[in-house]
Amino acid sequence: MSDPILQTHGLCKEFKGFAAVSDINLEVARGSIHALIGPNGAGKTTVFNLLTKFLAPTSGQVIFDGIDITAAQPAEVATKGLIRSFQISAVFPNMSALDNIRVALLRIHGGAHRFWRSKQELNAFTDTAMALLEKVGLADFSHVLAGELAYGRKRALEIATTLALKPKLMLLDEPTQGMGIEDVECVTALIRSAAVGRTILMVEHNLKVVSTLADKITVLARGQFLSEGDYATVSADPRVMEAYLGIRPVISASQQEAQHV
Ligand SMILES: Nc1ncnc2c1ncn2[C@@H]1O[C@H](COP(=O)(O)OP(=O)(O)OP(=O)(O)O)[C@@H](O)[C@H]1O
Repeated sequence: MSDPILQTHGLCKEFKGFAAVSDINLEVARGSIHALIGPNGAGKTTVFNLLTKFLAPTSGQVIFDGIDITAAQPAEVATKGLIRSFQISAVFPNMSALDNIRVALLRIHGGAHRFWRSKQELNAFTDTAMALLEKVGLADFSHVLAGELAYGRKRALEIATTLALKPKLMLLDEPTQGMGIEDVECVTALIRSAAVGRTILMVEHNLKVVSTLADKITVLARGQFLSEGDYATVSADPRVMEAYLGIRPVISASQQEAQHV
């Protein structure tokens, strides 16, 4: 029996009458890695913004962990465990990798407003922070300023900072964007290890990463649901090919006959 951690029912978002997202019924199984893909302008970012409450839906419902969060505030949603990975810019560049994590830990313990006051308060989180850095392969970089880390390592730090917030459902927004092959492989492995004991919903353009990681893929196009299933299923779906390539796949005469039966 499926155990969804996240469901959307008829989710719609209009901008001045333009439907960026229409009637999206998403179901993310607890403990899975679920990918949201689609060509540019498909509505993926809008869906993420609706889930994290940065946008209010025009209509529809969002249920997280059995609770209707449609009208919740962004901070409330994060407290419940639905957390979007920080954008690169949100990692404090002038703080060390270790301090970035310690500040994130302080934040979930309610001390964010006074982190500049007491080094002692931060020191209480050193062991946990080091364990998180270890988990993402950054133990040797703990004292390097975040701004000086190579791009792939910054993304790893971003994931560690998100893990510090103890997400039940972690939203990853194009985690391998702009990376070379080596970094892509590292971050793919990192996402797999971060997924142990939690659920991940990711928007990702790199289909190799999607095929490697995702248990289930939802394909959007022009703001609408297009296809869903595992990678083999969606990659064989002619509607997906058409949406990505802009061409109708050539189908055999026997398939054409079957379609007209
Ligand atoms: N604030 C906004 N005002 C008006 N239109 C918007 C707004 N945000 C998004 N859109 C439109 O909604 C549609 C979906 O955009 P969205 O950014 O969600 O797509 P996407 O799948 O994330 O695209 P990409 O892969 O290029 O990031 C696009 O046509 C976009 O121009």
